[in-house]
Amino acid sequence: MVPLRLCRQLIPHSAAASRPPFAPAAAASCSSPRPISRRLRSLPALAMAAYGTGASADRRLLFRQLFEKESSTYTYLLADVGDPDKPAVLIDPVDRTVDRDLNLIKELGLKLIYAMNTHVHADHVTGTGLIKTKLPGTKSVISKASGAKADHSVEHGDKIYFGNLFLEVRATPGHTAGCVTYVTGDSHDQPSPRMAFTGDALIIRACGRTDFQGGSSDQLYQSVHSQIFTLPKDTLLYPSHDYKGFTVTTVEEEVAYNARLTKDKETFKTIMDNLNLSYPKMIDIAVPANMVCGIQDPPSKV
Ligand SMILES: N[C@@H](CCC(=O)N[C@@H](CSS)C(=O)NCC(=O)O)C(=O)O
Repeated sequence: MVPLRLCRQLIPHSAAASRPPFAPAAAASCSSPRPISRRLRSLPALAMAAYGTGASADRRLLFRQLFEKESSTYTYLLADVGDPDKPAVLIDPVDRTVDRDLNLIKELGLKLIYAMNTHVHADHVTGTGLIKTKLPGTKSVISKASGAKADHSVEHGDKIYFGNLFLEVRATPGHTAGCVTYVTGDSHDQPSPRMAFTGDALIIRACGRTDFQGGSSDQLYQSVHSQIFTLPKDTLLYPSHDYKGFTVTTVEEEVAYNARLTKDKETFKTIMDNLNLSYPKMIDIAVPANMVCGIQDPPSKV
């Protein structure tokens, strides 16, 4: 495991000179994002359909939402296509769809640098272990609070750079103790509107269950209200799962219409205590595998 320390930025030899190695005021408090990751060389943008409104930061971002239908899981691909290496990250890949995801990354000429998890999933095995086998050099990322083994253990306030773009880590425990939300940056050179990858903290019009893996409805309510609902109202929210055919929502929509999180805390806790969901079918396989980011034991020699 390669722990990412407070305010440390992993900068390879090619780090651009325009950005200081440490973000201003990054050390000030846990609520300030801390840079943790590498920056790569910049070359002219390639002609590739990117995401956003047309501002230069938006043109840098390539964004794809991918779906795994057995577990109704979304995987998100983000890349800085304004960088010559087109560095990319995958959020919440699933083992069953790793080949699809890696083929897409190859077709688009991206360089996958991080395979990240929002939390230790209970319903499917993460793809990060398989990805590391198939694309050595890709680093796995998960929160330190999850207790899971990964190349990088991130904490609230860390920044994860891919090229000139970055994701900020926000601790959003409650579904599990180690859940985080990854949020695009808020400076002028980052995509607008912001995008938040909420894992299972917030599901469109709902939220993640809180009945195992250190879950707490009290904590989840606090996390969503303090870390997600405080984002700008046009922030696009992308969950880990959808069971109803939705793809994306916004802070404004969820503050108005979320069937659980718009209630007061006590009502919310009562709702969560009465969900009566059956345990995920794969929980006994998925959780132990995901505690090591999906890395399988090497086949035993006969
Ligand atoms: N039936 C599925 C599991 C469905 C489930 O429990 N989903 C979780 C997220 S994955 S642990 C959840 O939090 N759902 C909230 C909700 O309100 O549905 C299976 O067997 O895998």
